[in-house]
Amino acid sequence: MNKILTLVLVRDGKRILLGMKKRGFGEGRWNGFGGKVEKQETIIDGAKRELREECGLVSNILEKIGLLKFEFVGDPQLLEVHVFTTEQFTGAVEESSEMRPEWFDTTNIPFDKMWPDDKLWFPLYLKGQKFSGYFLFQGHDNILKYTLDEVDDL
Ligand SMILES: Nc1nc(NC2CC2)cc(N2CCN(C3COC3)CC2)n1
Repeated sequence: MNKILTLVLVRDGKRILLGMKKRGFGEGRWNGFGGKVEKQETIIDGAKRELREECGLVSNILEKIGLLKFEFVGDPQLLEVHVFTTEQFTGAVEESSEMRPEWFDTTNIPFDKMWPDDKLWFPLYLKGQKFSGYFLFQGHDNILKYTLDEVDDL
């Protein structure tokens, strides 16, 4: 069974809010906000919870924009990341134990300090295109192969 994870990208016009992961999976990389989905919650509620826990922002309007599946050589556990975006949120951005948030201009996204798949699907996200992808990783830095498609619905 795939491990279900969430990823929320917060936009404010030309800016995007990313967080520097301070520990755990993805430590040392900028990313959107997200985590595991608990048994008793829906995927979208899990995404909203992680957003609030990780950066203090509250959003009731998350738009599903992508589905990313990840396999790692030698690891039977597949990751299934449900990607959301929001431009409507309240609250003040605050650092958490997990994430140090920072606003970036969408023309200056720090791909060299993000997961290697991001540079492949972010351009689709930035042009408002929904996407579905599969990536085979060797370790955490090397994509052996991938498929990435623009989709009309998720
Ligand atoms: N942008 C991006 N790329 C990924 N690539 C795969 C790793 C190769 C995974 C990923 N997420 C998986 C981890 N998840 C939370 C669980 O702790 C943080 C955030 C989203 N986010």
